[in-house]
Amino acid sequence: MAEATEIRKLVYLVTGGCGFLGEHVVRMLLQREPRLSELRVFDLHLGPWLEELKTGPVRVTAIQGDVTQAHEVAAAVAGAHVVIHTAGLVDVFGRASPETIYEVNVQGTKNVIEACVQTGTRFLVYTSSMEVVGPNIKGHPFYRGNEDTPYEAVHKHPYPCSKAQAEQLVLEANGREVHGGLPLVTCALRPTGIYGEGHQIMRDFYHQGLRLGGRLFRAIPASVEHGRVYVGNVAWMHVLVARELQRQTALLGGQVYFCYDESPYKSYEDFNMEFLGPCGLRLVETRLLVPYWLLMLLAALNALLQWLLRPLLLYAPLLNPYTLAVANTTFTVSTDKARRHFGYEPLFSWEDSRSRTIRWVRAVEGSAP
Ligand SMILES: NC(=O)c1ccc[n+]([C@@H]2O[C@H](COP(=O)([O-])OP(=O)(O)OC[C@H]3O[C@@H](n4cnc5c(N)ncnc54)[C@H](O)[C@@H]3O)[C@@H](O)[C@H]2O)c1
Ligand SMILES: CC(C)[C@@H](O)CC[C@@H](C)[C@H]1CC[C@H]2[C@@H]3[C@H](O)C=C4C[C@@H](O)CC[C@]4(C)[C@H]3CC[C@]12C
Repeated sequence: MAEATEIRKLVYLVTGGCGFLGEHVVRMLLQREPRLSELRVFDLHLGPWLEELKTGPVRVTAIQGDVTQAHEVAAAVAGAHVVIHTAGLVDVFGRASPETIYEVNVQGTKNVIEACVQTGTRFLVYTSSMEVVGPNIKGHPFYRGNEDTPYEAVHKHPYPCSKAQAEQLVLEANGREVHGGLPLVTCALRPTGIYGEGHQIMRDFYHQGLRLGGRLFRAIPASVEHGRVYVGNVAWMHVLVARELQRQTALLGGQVYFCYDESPYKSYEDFNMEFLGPCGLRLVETRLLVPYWLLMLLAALNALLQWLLRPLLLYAPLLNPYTLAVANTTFTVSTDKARRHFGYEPLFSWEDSRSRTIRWVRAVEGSAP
């Protein structure tokens, strides 16, 4: 018992801890970080499930707060040894204004960095995104690329722009002196498209398929490959890099790492069907009926409708010019930098990731056969 007490001495803060990824990071920390004495979960919207976590040996502190409010962030960070910053506005559907996306993703990250510097927190892990790299506005494919692959990362959309700016702020902050005189150590993780339990877009596709009589209609050629990564492996990579950042500050400080696992390279739609197929949906081959120019027209009409309806209601369909372009551009990563630098190996196999996700879709949607 004495040994356990000695080990439990670290305070972690997870911003966005009630989000899709954030919840998995919170649960993974409680399962696999033995040195935790307190886990602070900071989010604009706290989940009721947090209450069930308060019965264990680790003190779980739920903090309702806004990363755009510097004083709220500073109060949450004060006394933490490690911050895992996942909070963000993940919006490529036009739900939020560009200003709001910037305010949350960039200014919010600035507030987290400054809070670490002011309060003496030395270790910061930032959840960045593949979109910091691409696909770019020219639709250049990124095929089996890694952290060092040359690629013209040119963006116009508010979301990738905000993620790129935030990541740069985090990496530039590496080495800054924090209160107490020691250096801040930062790194950024770049997940590709995350899937798994709690993935809202997967849920949206499933609902769309149910509305269309159990069918989804192919919009993207099967040849356009997307890298995807299971949420449990992304959470595990966050926990592991947060631990190793404290041990190997020179090697890991200021670095970026793609998040990857054994999930197969497939088109976005074909990959989703790995889970939606066993739940009764089928993908109808309509590529001949719906040529790409017609898809572009439909996407543009959706964007026009969104703009016209905005004063009355929020119209934010999955198909818009940006999502169509991203879906239609190959983006896959092939790297082992995380393994080489901090011994990362996926915790969940593809088979396990797939079965867990299928189970979730069935359970959540009540579609178990
Ligand atoms: N989902 C993906 O495929 C994916 C891929 C790569 C990177 N990411 C990144 O991972 C992170 C988490 O994404 P997610 O998919 O879990 O999204 P999510 O929307 O499920 O979670 C984001 C969380 O941040 C919180 N949040 C938003 N604005 C906030 C604010 N102002 N103050 C405090 N909390 C706030 C939300 O309430 C939510 O709980 C994001 O930074 C995102 O850019 C996601
Ligand atoms: C309607 C069809 C054209 C359909 O195929 C559109 C799919 C589209 C909604 C998704 C295709 C690629 C997705 C993005 C990708 O997985 C990576 C992302 C980075 C991450 O940081 C946030 C989410 C996202 C932008 C993700 C969003 C949905 C897609 C655009």
